[in-house]
Amino acid sequence: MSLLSAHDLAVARAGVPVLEGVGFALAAGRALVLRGPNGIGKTTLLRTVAGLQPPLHGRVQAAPDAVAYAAHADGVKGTLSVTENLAFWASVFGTASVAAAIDRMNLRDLADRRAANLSAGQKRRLGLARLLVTGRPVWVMDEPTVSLDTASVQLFGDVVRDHLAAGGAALIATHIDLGLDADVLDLGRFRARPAAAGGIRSAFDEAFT
Ligand SMILES: Nc1ncnc2c1ncn2[C@@H]1O[C@H](COP(=O)(O)OP(=O)(O)OP(=O)(O)O)[C@@H](O)[C@H]1O
Repeated sequence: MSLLSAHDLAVARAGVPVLEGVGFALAAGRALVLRGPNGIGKTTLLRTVAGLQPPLHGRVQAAPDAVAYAAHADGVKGTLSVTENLAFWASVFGTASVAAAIDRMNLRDLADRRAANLSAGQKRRLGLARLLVTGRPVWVMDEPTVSLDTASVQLFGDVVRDHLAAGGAALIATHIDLGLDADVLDLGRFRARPAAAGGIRSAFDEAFT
């Protein structure tokens, strides 16, 4: 049984259709990598899957509260320490795995540092540690390795691999090889036809894009 699936999905950015007819099913233990050139619609698809914007057409299926989304932005609060940031997210998600997440993402030496004073790569590690504290099975990630050095990419690949081994799943837009045994979805096949472009901006799009 799949943890996440998309059926005949069409998505738009700022009212303009970018992808249509997208379908996939992601089973427990599996990773799916989204591929395609800049601007094809990877972020738009991930935002739709994460519930941040409605599809133009089709549907996304996942259990309630199954999906954790790691966007381009790290989603960290600069005035809070590393530990406080994760404690905040743990309280939001009703989990208590902050210390484990700090250890796993190699943040122990930085635990008391204000997030504003982290380097870009350290901030990214903190942003990704948030996935661990969500306790959610489906990780949806948009270019998660941006700013990470080679060792951190490897570390994060290991974290995702462990997540999959524990029965989780991952949907990842990435140009980097994380060393996972992943399926690949080439979004070039789903480019919206020009005739469908220039669509009407929905009220939701007006408000949230
Ligand atoms: N806020 C916005 N307003 C209008 N158009 C946008 C906006 N954000 C993105 N777009 C357009 O929507 C299309 C899809 O963008 P999206 O960010 O989903 O692509 P992507 O595949 O994730 O790109 P990249 O690999 O560069 O991150 C692009 O043509 C882009 O120019």
